[in-house]
This record gives sequence, structure tokens and C-alpha cells, in this order.
Amino acid sequence: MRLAVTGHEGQVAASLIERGRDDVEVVAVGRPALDLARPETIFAALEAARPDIVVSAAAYTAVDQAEDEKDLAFAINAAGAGKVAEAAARLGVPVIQLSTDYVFDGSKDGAYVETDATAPLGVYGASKLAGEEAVAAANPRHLILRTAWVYSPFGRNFVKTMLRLAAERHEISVVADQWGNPTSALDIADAILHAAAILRDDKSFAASGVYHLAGSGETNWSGFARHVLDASRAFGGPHASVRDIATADYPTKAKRPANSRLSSAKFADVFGWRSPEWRAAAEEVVRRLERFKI
Ligand SMILES: NC(=O)C1=CN([C@@H]2O[C@H](COP(=O)(O)OP(=O)(O)OC[C@H]3O[C@@H](n4cnc5c(N)ncnc54)[C@H](O)[C@@H]3O)[C@@H](O)[C@H]2O)C=CC1
Repeated sequence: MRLAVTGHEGQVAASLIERGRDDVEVVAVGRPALDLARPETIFAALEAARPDIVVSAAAYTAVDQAEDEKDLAFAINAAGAGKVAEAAARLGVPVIQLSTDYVFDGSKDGAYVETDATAPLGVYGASKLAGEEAVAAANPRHLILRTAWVYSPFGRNFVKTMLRLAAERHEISVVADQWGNPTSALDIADAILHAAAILRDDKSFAASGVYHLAGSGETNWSGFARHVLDASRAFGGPHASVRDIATADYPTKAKRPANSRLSSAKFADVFGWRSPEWRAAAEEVVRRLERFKI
């Protein structure tokens, strides 16, 4: 089976390439051949990859900058995602679209399930929600996977930022009043590869729909930071103490949901795959980053 993933160097794309198996060949398709902001490039680039399944992972992910670049964010995350799904449909293959916890406003008590009402707080979340709708309209054979708090050995992410800051200072201030599920992109890749094998044989595509897929267990950003830095120290890397601050003390252009918890129970029920516990997954990524000094 050939799986084409959009974006060459994104965290999820790089993780899929690493986790590709003998029975699943992963091909990354990205700029300049496939540019989500240039819809005319999308079909030809995907057709050339000859996929059995398309994973739509590339996105405009600069959450704060999106507040100033609404048109570009929507062009990439909404229209572009829709075109990727449409191209997959023309090629007769399913699409797996990555989406986000930021489609919710965070006002719920407890973990969000797929049927909860969406209410994005910012442009990025709104553009990804519009992308979900465009994908569902363009290709009935779709999985929309909402994930959250993604980190990996690749690209830019919170874990790498904490390790960099710990090498520079003794104390790091981190918000303690936003809760969620840290998710390793390597685990997202494993889940996608697992689901892809099932989708290939699911001709009626009964499994189509929206799913939440995030790490097991929950924490807040400062708890995440503490765990990452304790693991770093254990592996001989930098350490710093973490000071809890409130979201109000760390103003950002885009508002973030206070509660980003996602229940991944539906994905586990339908596909028989459960995310590893977030602490162990984070330790594994820190261990790699320290060992190879990435
Ligand atoms: N990083 C996170 O914490 C979260 C990410 N997600 C979603 O998961 C998916 C994967 O995220 P990551 O791998 O972390 O993203 P990333 O930011 O690491 O990578 C995004 C990729 O998209 C590519 N890209 C950007 N604009 C493009 C364009 N016009 N044409 C083609 N490629 C373009 C970039 O070059 C990059 O390779 C995205 O759809 C994102 O919205 C969802 C929840 C949280």
C-alpha cells in the first residue's frame, strides 16, 4: 500500500516517513510540487504519487500569526484541505485529514467527544473547522482526526522549546491553567498506519467520520514542561525549574482554549488502537533528542 502525506517536513509527515513499514510505503508530497495555497498544483502532485490513501497533514499552523493572515490561513487550511480531499476522491482513494482541538472553545468540563459543539476561539481553529467541512463535502471516504499538543523529534514544538530554554536559564514560566493531552507525532503516525490498513479493506467506508486522537492521560502546560525537564535531567540533558503562571500573565494574539482535553475512546473502539500514556511517550522523544543532540 502507498500512503501519500502532504508536507515534507511537518512533524506528522516526518513521523509517518520514519514509521513506514514494509507493507506501507510512505511518500511525502510538498512544496513546490504541491502548494496548498496554489490549488492548481494539488491534483497533479497527488496523482503523480499514485497513492492508495492520502494523509492531509500539511497546514498553516502558526496560531498567532493566523490572526493577521486570515485569508492565507483559510486558503491553506480550508480551501487547500478541501482540494486535497477532492483530488483523493478523483483518484478513488480515501483521505485522512488532520485537525485540531482548537475547533473547541474550551468551556466544557471534562474531555471533548466528537459530537460536542464546535466554537473556535481564533482564526486558526476556524480555518481548520472550515477544512473539516470542505473535506467531508469533497470525499465521502474520509477520516478527520482531531489531535492536540503535538510534539516529536522533528520540526518546532513545545518539547524542543523547553529543552532549548532550559539550556539558557534556571527558571521557565509556563501557563498552568490550560489543560490537554500531549501527543507524540510518532504515535499519531502509528495510529494512522494502523487505521490505513483497515480503511483499505473497508470498501463501504462505514468508518468515515470525525475522530479524536490524542495522547492518553492529561496535564497542563507547566506539568508537561516539568515532566519533559525531569526526563531531560535523567538522560543527562539540561534542567530548569518551572514556575506556574496564568494565561492572563502570558498574553498571546490568539486566544487558546482553557480545556483542550480530547476523548480518544471512539478511535479506540472503531480501530482497536489506543494512544500510549503521554508521560512515557514524552520520555521517549526527550531521550532521542538528548541522545542525538537534535
Ligand atoms: N502541532 C500541533 O500541536 C497540532 C497540529 N495539528 C494539526 O496536525 C497536522 C500536522 O501538524 P504538524 O505536523 O505539527 O505541523 P507542522 O507545522 O510541523 O508542519 C506543517 C507542514 O505543512 C507545510 N505547509 C505549510 N503551508 C503549506 C502550503 N501552502 N503547501 C504545502 N505545504 C505547506 C509546512 O511546510 C510543514 O511541512 C496539521 O494539520 C495541524 O493543523 C492539530 C493539533 C495540534
